[in-house]
Amino acid sequence: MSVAHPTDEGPALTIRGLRKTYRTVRGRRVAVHGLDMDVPTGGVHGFLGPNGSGKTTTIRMLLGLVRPDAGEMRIFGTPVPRELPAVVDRVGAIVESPKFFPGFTGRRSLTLLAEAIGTPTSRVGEVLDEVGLGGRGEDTFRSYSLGMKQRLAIAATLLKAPDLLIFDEPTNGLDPAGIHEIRTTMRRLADQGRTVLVSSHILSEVEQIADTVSIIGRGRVLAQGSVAGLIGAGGETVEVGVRHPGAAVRVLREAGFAAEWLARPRGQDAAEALRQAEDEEVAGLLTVTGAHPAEITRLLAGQGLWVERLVPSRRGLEQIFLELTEDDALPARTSERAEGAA
Ligand SMILES: Nc1ncnc2c1ncn2[C@@H]1O[C@H](COP(=O)(O)OP(=O)(O)OP(=O)(O)O)[C@@H](O)[C@H]1O
Repeated sequence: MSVAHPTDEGPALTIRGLRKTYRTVRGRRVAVHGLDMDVPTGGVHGFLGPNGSGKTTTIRMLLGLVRPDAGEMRIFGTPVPRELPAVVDRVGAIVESPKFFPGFTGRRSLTLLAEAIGTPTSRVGEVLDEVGLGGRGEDTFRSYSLGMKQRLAIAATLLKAPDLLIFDEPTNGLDPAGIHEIRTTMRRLADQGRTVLVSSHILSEVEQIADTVSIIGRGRVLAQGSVAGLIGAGGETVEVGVRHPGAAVRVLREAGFAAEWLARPRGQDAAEALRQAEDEEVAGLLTVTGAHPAEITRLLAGQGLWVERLVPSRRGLEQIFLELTEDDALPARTSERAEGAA
């Protein structure tokens, strides 16, 4: 069983000014464009960005598989790739689909691997248990579901008892059950004291298990911080159904809240519609930002305006991500544009 490391040893990962330009037949393509990133020790850190935003290139540079053009990277304070051998045993990574012999059992595959890397084979049973494959170790790899195959790959990375796990899009190609298995496994590994860095373009997936995230676009970090902090920053939005939308909007705005009437008559100016609707009784739907549902009910009821419907809706990571990466719909072209702007 791997030992949980204390969380007071500084960040697991620091990256400063990281750059990588690929040369292609069509010219130069900036993949990573002066990236700064910090990953705290302990917990799950989501590394999020649209396809082509530079996540895989960054991970490959961290692991010494691609040479950066410029920048500094440290894993647990050790500069990499220069001193990667000093820290490599503390890092486990999956950057491609797992490859095992189809006819070998999970246990046999891991035993061979443990012997090859000089790890006691007694670890094999432990790591199978850690990824929830304890009962399936004697089954062949070919009989595993995709989620189980991916969990066996995670088990392989755990043989060295690493403190930092790096997974590049680990749920790609999995069905909802497989995604759930990997998510649960990653959360459990982090709860045992490890740091898990997981890249993804599926926000809802990461939002549920990540403690902190870095959102990247065009090879740069656009937002970074705790999931709760990023989501909370926009304020809560509440949908409110009322009979007098004009009067309700006025009351809420006078109390200092951002209130909008969603369903005004087509083609009508917003202010004009509200003026007309002030005394009218029509069913209306408002969105109100920054007010607690109880406060909205109290304010409106105080003016004789009865709330018929009240639905709090959270601004999720997906919304934040879309707002931040709106310009990244065409990754290749934006990368080239980013280079031109450099
Ligand atoms: N070996 C390569 N040669 C040329 N260009 C590359 C190479 N690898 C990546 N790129 C380009 O660099 C940019 C960043 O790619 P990268 O794979 O790092 O992004 P990503 O965020 O991991 O995307 P995805 O989610 O699609 O894997 C893209 O424009 C991509 O086409």
